[in-house]
Parts: sequence; C-alpha cells; structure tokens
Amino acid sequence: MLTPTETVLVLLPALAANGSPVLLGHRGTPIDGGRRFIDGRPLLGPGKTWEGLALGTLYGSIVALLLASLTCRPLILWGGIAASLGALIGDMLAAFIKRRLGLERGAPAPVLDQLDFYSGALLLLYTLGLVVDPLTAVLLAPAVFMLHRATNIAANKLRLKQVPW
Ligand SMILES: CC(C)=CCC/C(C)=C/CC/C(C)=C/CC/C(C)=C/COC[C@@H](COP(=O)(O)O)OC/C=C(\C)CC/C=C(\C)CC/C=C(\C)CCC=C(C)C
Ligand SMILES: Nc1ccn([C@@H]2O[C@H](COP(=O)(O)OP(=O)(O)OP(=O)(O)O)[C@@H](O)[C@H]2O)c(=O)n1
Ligand SMILES: [Mg+2]
Repeated sequence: MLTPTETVLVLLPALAANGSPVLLGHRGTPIDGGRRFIDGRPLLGPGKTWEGLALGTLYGSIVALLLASLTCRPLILWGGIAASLGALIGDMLAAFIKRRLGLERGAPAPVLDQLDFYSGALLLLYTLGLVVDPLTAVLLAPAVFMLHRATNIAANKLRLKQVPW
C-alpha cells in the first residue's frame, strides 16, 4: 500500500492529465468518430478527442516525471502515468454514461463531472496493484472536487471552456 505522501504524489499527475485537454480549445478528432450507440445517441460525444487523450497523457507524464525525479522514486513515475491514463479513461467513461442518460456534451452532471477522472485514476491504480492510502484518497476527494470547480470556473472565464463545470 502506498504511503499518504506517495498517494498524493501519484494522484497529482491525474489533475494535470484532466486539466490539460481543455487547452486544445474544443478542437480535435472525436474518439468515437461520430459513431452512435444502440440507443441512437453519440457513443462518447465530440468532447472526447484523440488529441485530448494525447495531451493529457503527455502533461500527466511530465508531472509524474518531475515528481519522480524530485523524490527519486520510480514508483511515483509509473504510478503517476497510470493515474493520468486512469483519469482520461474515467473521463471517457463518464462521457459514455452522460450520453446514455441523454445528457448533451457539456451538460452538467454534478459530482460525476468533478470526480470522474479522480475515480478513474484510483480504479486503474488499484487494478494495477498500486493500492493508495484509503484515508488520503477519501480526504483528497472533496479537495479535488473544489479544485475542479474552481479551475472550471476560471477556465470558463478564460474562455477555455464554454461551461463552468
Ligand atoms: C511542467 C511542464 C513541462 C508541463 C506542465 C505540466 C502541468 C503542470 C500541467 C498542468 C495541467 C494544465 C495545463 C492545467 C490547465 C489548468 C486549467 C486552466 C484547467 C482548467 O480546468 C480544466 C478542467 C477540465 O475538467 P473536465 O474536463 O473534467 O471538465 O480540469 C479540471 C482541473 C483540475 C482537476 C486540476 C488542474 C490542475 C492544475 C491546474 C494543477 C496541475 C499541476 C500539477 C499537479 C503540478 C504538480 C507539481 C509539480 C512540481 C510538477
Ligand atoms: N479526452 C478529452 C477530454 C477532454 N477534451 C477537451 O476538454 C474539454 C473539457 O472536457 P470535459 O468537460 O470533460 O468535456 P465536456 O465538453 O464537458 O463533454 P462531456 O459532457 O462529454 O464531459 C472538452 O470539451 C474537450 O474540448 C478533449 O478534447 N479530449
Ligand atoms: Mg465536463
């Protein structure tokens, strides 16, 4: 099991991975290629692009590399990269769920919008046998929720996002 400090350090790259696709400014190649699911609605919607996946993985990995070099712990590198990938996968899973619920791209899904990437990161880490400190993960959740809300409001004001959530 990871120590509380290691838990924070492997989850920071997930923040960067989730925050960076916004910098693309709503451009990119939709991952679902415009395909629709059996319910006739978009599989994921135009908000999930290959470029966002690439940029998020890149930024998350850069942060993981920085933190791993600061701590001389290779675990932080691999864990941070896994958390970044998990964050992006969680974000796509949330988009899939939102479309199944008939929610348009960018429509609000309180809590899901804020913690989808965080849950994805935790899930992939667990799947890979990197068990984070549970108390730290639980205590971090409200902080991540508030950070997500604040950065989304800022991104909306900066015209990086059309919606503040
Ligand atoms: C260092 C180098 C070479 C590259 C930079 C790596 C880096 C720190 C990238 C930060 C990621 C980034 C560019 C964020 C943009 C900030 C922003 C305007 C975000 C807008 O909000 C977007 C929102 C979209 O969410 P949604 O898709 O789910 O709707 O994302 C929410 C944002 C977050 C959850 C947190 C954003 C994270 C940060 C602003 C800080 C991340 C940075 C670190 C964790 C750095 C760690 C420390 C060291 C020493 C490396
Ligand atoms: N894999 C990804 C994830 C995000 N983004 C970009 O980041 C923005 C914000 O992401 P998010 O809020 O998760 O997407 P939404 O537009 O809200 O779409 P959805 O309702 O499907 O979450 C997206 O609009 C998109 O421009 C991207 O290009 N590729
Ligand atoms: Mg969203």
